[in-house]
Amino acid sequence: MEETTPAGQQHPEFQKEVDRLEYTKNYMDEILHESQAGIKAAQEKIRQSMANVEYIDSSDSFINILTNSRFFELAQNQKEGLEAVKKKPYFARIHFQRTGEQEELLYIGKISLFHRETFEPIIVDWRSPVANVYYDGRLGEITYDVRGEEYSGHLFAKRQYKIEEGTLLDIRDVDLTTNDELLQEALAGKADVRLTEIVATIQKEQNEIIRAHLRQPILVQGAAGSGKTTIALHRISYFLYTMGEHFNAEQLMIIAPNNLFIEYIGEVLPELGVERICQTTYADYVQKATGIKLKLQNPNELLEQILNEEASSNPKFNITKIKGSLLYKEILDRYVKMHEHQLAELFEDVYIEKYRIMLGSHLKKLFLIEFAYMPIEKRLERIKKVIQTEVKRKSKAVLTSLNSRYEEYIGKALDGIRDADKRRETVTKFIDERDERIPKIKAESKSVATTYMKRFEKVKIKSVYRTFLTDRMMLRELAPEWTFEEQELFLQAHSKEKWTVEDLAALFYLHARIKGVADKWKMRVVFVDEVQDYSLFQLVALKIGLETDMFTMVGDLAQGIHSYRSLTEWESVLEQFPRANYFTLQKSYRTTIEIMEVANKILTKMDEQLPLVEPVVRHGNEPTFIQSEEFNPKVINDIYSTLKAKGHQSIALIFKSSSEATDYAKKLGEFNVEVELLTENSELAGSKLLVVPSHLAKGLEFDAVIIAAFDTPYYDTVIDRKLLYVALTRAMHELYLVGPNKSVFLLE
Ligand SMILES: Nc1ncnc2c1ncn2[C@@H]1O[C@H](COP(=O)(O)OP(=O)(O)OP(=O)(O)O)[C@@H](O)[C@H]1O
Repeated sequence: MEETTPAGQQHPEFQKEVDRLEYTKNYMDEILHESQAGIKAAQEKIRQSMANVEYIDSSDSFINILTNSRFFELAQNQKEGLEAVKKKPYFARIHFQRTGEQEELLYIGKISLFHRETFEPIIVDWRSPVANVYYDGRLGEITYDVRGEEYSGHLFAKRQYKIEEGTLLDIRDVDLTTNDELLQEALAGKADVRLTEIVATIQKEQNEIIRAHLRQPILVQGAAGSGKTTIALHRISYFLYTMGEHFNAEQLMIIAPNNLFIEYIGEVLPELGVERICQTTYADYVQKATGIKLKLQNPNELLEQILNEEASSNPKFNITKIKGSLLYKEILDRYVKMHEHQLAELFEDVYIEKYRIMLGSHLKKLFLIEFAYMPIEKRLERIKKVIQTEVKRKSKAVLTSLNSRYEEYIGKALDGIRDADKRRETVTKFIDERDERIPKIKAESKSVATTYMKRFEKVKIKSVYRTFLTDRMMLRELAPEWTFEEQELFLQAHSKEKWTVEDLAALFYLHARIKGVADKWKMRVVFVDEVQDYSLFQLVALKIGLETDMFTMVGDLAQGIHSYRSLTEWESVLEQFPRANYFTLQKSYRTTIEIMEVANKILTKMDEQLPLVEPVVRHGNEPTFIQSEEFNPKVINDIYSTLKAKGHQSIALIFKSSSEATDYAKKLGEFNVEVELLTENSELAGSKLLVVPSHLAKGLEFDAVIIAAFDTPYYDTVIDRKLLYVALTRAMHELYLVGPNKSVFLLE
């Protein structure tokens, strides 16, 4: 239900809202002109009086970090950011009455701002608890949660604003945010190659995911274009807002499939007030955290290799797949245990001179049992400390007893030996002996722990793993599940030193179990996008190494183009993250109904039997098929020109394989079409025709997409269906298919 203002007629409260906007902007200016000290004092004053408005937002960070501090921070440091806020201070308002309180009009924006004298909330942050009412609640009686405590109230109205460049253009009163005009406009108007923030139009089911239990893992199966990436980014922002007290941004990590993708999402985070979070790929993270440098085989090469082979010709003993399995982890566990037991045999009694300070068996027990929860080398460090402490304690006793023993000897000699020469000689001998032994013992007690620990040499994880990959005898013992032939295949595959992404989980896992992850890399919260492209072991290795299960994982099995080595179902992930909440998102916000219909046809061909994607009601042109026997740059250029003439800005030409993309990008260039071939290290800028291999298109979106297939048609195989589906679902508004016939797109 939506109350729109009839064309040409102004909303009755339009002027009032214009005044309100002026008031807000003026107040912002006023604050900006205040001195630094004034700002600090105002901030403090507001902080102290937060009790008055606690029910609006009492999250820790809200009080301590965001009591205007974001605004002040902007005021002090980022003129540009502040200008952006001033241009659009808020996007919605709720007319709300908390039970037992006065009615209030709360304006919702991207930051919070309170009046420093009256404490009136001028703008309420979209992440605050009360703002949840805007996203979640219909009009009427509602409840909301502040730090586990439930508040109830009445929501009288929701109003949305269209503000551009600081000027109010339109007002709308709405009931549901679904299908509202603002959303339609947001979806229709976007013409950038990058992701944007969507705080004004977050939908109820998306809001639930953004705000789902922050201390628990979540897993989202979401259709292409359902907002998974966007939601993950907003959840990060919400997380830091709500939990900023307990977590630093540096301890949060978002894992993306490649650098292109990181660039793609890169600008949204600052817009959402998120800075300094670690944005990385799995490969980069593992290499940094372990300090191991690897020359990795490009995973896409392997994908292309597989594409060129018949998919069914995959050997039964698929090493790629095995390396991502939990069995592989188990085999590595045995290997670590073997290493651990070899070390344990080295524990002997600790001596200073001839005094036994500690029993080897005791140290062994510490190593194998008491400290078993720690990584091996950390245990050894602890044991060294234990020895040092014990030596300190015992060496004192040793020295005291030795001293008194010599005193006694000397005393006895003095008293008991009659012959003066002999007496002198004996006493001198004792004194010399004592003066020699005592400093020696002192010196030894200082170095004994270090000397003792030298037997435990520090290992290099890369070589430890390499040994595992190549040692025949050891493999026989460690992997009894594999047949003799399989073991041989495994060894053969590793005869040459070659590293692939599949080895990353193992390296990280061994590093975590043997050395432990250094604090700097010990991320406490992890966000994984395109999670279907990871193996179970990759996720579990991270979980164990980081000692946290606070993972937000979003993905889509229908887009699992790396399924030859990664996840093909979610059950196993949920088993490994038993505390996880599972969500699904079925609606696509990206694609028009007409394009989605085509994509859904491919979806139904998949084995996963995923439900059809429901596009948000938004119509566009029917996808156009253009018949062309072979590649003709003119045909492509004509389509490109038509699309440009329609005002589309980001236009992609997608080919199945990299080699096709490379060849035809060159040919288009020769034909004077302004093209850019996207690679992992491309920068997403400019307005050229982007030529994209299908696997790299994943996660990205474009106004219009041309899918062309000549030499490498899409076959009805697991991988091809997924690659085609990915390509189809990249288009926001228009889609062209160019090829000799429709069957190369599996459409006949
Ligand atoms: N509530 C919303 N309001 C406005 N735009 C939205 C909303 N939700 C999603 N979008 C837009 O829909 C598009 C798809 O979002 P996003 O890329 O996050 O989806 P995705 O699920 O990660 O897609 P894929 O799996 O295909 O990569 C983006 O342009 C995003 O801005």
